[in-house]
Amino acid sequence: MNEKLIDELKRQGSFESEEESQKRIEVLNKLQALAEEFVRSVSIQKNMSELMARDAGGKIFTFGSYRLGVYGPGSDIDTLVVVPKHVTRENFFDVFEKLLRKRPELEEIACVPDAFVPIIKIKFSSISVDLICARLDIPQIPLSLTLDDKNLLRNLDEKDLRALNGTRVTDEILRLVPQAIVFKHALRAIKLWAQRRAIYSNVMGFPGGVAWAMLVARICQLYPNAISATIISKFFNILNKWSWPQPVMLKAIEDGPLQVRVWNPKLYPADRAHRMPIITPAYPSMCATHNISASTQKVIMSELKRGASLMDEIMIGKRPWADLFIKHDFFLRYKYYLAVYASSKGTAEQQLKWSGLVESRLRQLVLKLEWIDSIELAHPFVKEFDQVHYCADEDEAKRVADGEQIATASTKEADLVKTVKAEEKEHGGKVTSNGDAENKVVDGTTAKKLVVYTTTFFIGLEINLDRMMESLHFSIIEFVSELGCMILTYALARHKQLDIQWPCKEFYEMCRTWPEYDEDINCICVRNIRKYRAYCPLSVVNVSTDQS
Ligand SMILES: Nc1ncnc2c1ncn2[C@@H]1O[C@H](COP(=O)(O)OP(=O)(O)OP(=O)(O)O)[C@@H](O)[C@H]1O
Ligand SMILES: [Mg+2]
Ligand SMILES: [Mg+2]
Repeated sequence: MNEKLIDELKRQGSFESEEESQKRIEVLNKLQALAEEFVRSVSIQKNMSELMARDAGGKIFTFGSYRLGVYGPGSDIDTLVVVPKHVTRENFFDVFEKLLRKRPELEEIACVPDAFVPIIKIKFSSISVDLICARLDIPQIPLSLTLDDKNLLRNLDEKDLRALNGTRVTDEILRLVPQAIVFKHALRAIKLWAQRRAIYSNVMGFPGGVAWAMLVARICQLYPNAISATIISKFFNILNKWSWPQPVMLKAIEDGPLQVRVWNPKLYPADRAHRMPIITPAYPSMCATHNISASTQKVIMSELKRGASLMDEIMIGKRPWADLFIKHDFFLRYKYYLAVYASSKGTAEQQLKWSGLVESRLRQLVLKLEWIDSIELAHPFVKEFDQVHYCADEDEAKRVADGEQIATASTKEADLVKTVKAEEKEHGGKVTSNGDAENKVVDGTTAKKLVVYTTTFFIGLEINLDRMMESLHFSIIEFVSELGCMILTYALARHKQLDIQWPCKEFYEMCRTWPEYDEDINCICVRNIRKYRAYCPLSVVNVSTDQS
């Protein structure tokens, strides 16, 4: 079974070649040398002797999929540069950046010093590397340094603490699993499964990479002698029956030297609200899954159930491993969808920021939709879809930004079909046209010069008609938002409509409180879309907006 699993993972392109892995090691060796050069040159600038400057050291650590040993051909290397106390974050974005720019291997570089975790993203010898920096309150960083001592966290600022957390958590997970190789293969399989089933995305309310890693690690702890195939089978069986919100932990939660919050449901009501808590093992312990909502929990649980029943058959040879990794059917599953359009009449960079902001608020819309009695499930899709529109004049640009052009009755379904097809074509990757804005024309001709960027997010809705019939307070409401966006109503029967104006209005307001929001540039709009009928052999229940 285990051999067949590895073969299937290979067939699915999970592993990269030995040659490519060797290239990653070479890149990391060069980055280690650059980190030392960086610390040395800052030390000399600060009047240290050549000897002291060399002894100041500097060391790189990795985290993310590379450190966990579950990286594939497209993975980046998440790298932490640890520096002594006399080297600052400003130096990282000045001195270290200049050192990088001097290297002939450098192909791309983007610095984001004001991010939540300040970061330099580079492409070096064709490999993507995310570089973050942490300054410790010690004068020297020797190559023998490890980050497991929590006293190293003393006197650090929040950004340094956050930067260190990734490596500390990953190191601790690896330390706590009985057999690293068993864990790594099992995690590769679970990651692939979660990606294919579209339940891998922290920002959308599903577990992210670290949370899935901790779940697999916990199963490895429970079955220290098992091989990967068995771990996967137990993973589904145990988690399918797990009595949430009992937390998944790899070790007891530790106290520590800082005045920071450690996850504690007895003390904090917010922690009590976590539905599927998965707790990070390194001090200060946090819940890696605080984004999970009632809806995403239901989706995750139904996928675990599917996995458990498939695994029962896979383990006795009745089915191949490939069946576990069959793609999700999100765009076929629901009768009703909401499409959330975030658009900018500006630059691609402005759109990236705006769509990122809208994406980060989307969970709030899901939570508010869940409040509505007749909405059984509001299922956010894990990926967004980007488009570039070329418009002839301001009027057309406004219509596109308001979603009118995209979501007129005739094109709404076409939009969903486009999405389904793009999804089918491009399994894992993001469907984006931002990269080649010059060549791609979505609406109109190249003569149309005004550019509007749109990013669309989808939420599948499961609606309980019985509950609707009972709820007398629902009335037919036509709601025109301040942005001129359209009516947010669902006709579910001749005289019944589902009013979602309250969640949408709150969501709009939440997005528009963004300090950089500019009403001449940014637009946000929610529209309803019905499933494309060609994909639905059974006829859709005979209730549509047109009939009402
Ligand atoms: N937006 C973010 N906010 C906070 N932490 C993040 C964010 N993005 C990434 N991280 C941290 O960086 C780690 C690595 O992220 P990354 O996106 O590179 O995924 P990965 O698990 O390494 O998978 P891949 O193989 O695709 O690189 C995450 O586990 C998380 O700790
Ligand atoms: Mg990564
Ligand atoms: Mg990364």
